[in-house]
Amino acid sequence: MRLVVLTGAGISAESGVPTFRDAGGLWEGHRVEDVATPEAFGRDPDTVHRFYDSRRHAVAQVEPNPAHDALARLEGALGDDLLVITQNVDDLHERAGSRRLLHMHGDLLTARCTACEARSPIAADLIERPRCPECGERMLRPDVVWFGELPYHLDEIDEALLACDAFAAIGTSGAVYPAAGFVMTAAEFGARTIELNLAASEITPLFEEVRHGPASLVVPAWVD
Ligand SMILES: CC(C)NC(=O)[C@H](Cc1c[nH]c2ccccc12)NC(=O)[C@H](CCCC/N=C(/NCCC(=O)O)S[C@H]1O[C@H](COP(=O)(O)OP(=O)(O)OC[C@H]2O[C@@H](n3cnc4c(N)ncnc43)[C@H](O)[C@@H]2O)[C@@H](O)[C@H]1O)NC(=O)OCc1ccccc1
Repeated sequence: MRLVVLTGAGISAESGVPTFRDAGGLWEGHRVEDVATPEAFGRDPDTVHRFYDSRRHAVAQVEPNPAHDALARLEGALGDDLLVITQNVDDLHERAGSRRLLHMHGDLLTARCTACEARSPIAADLIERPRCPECGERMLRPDVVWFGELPYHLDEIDEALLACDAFAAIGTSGAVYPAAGFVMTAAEFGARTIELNLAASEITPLFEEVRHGPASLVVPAWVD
């Protein structure tokens, strides 16, 4: 049984990582869209660097929760028949042991050089303008996908959605595209669909089965 699982901020909420909704989408008087866009970075890179530097420090202080652990266990059972696609930029899936994992919106712990495009692990806060280890320029940005930018791995994702027998969404509001549209693609190609979320989301009506509750309870119950 080939299974695709899409995760969002809700799966990391019980680890202590705030969701976009928890913060009401506001961050220090900024709308998330105002700090997570290339335009915002062009206009005021310091504010954008502080936003991601502080989130990186916060993620380093927390641990994966039973929902992350359950998906890592599921990978043990399904192997290559499981693919986890996460919208999250934290590394909690990896720290729980997931390897069949795609970060479609990038990753908080990696920098991308806007001069030579090289990627490198982040060693110092980007607000300090560390040099790119490849070209030496001080032009690093967080390797995350901002609004208006093309998400990563879309070809691999499309292939998996067309071929899967089941599709599950965990802890996502379905507010951001193209991720919010994946359930429709999977269903169109015959996959069974299930939503595991604390409460109803913008895409709940698109799922055949719905289980509402905290991820740390509903995901292990669904997996085991
Ligand atoms: C606001 C929205 C309307 N805008 C978009 O969708 C835009 C524009 C757009 C494109 N197509 C459209 C079609 C229609 C309308 C708009 C668009 N999309 C883009 O710009 C995308 C790029 C978007 C990516 C932006 N970067 C992020 N993140 C990285 C950075 C960062 O993290 O700072 S998005 C970011 O916000 C989203 C937040 O959503 P969730 O993760 O779901 O979190 P949220 O807080 O909203 O909800 C949490 C849920 O969990 C639940 N929950 C809470 N606690 C728990 C709990 N304990 N247990 C279980 N569940 C829980 C809650 O009930 C809730 O339902 C995630 O995707 C997250 O990654 N790029 C693009 O379209 O490029 C061109 C293109 C064209 C063709 C084909 C491809 C591409």
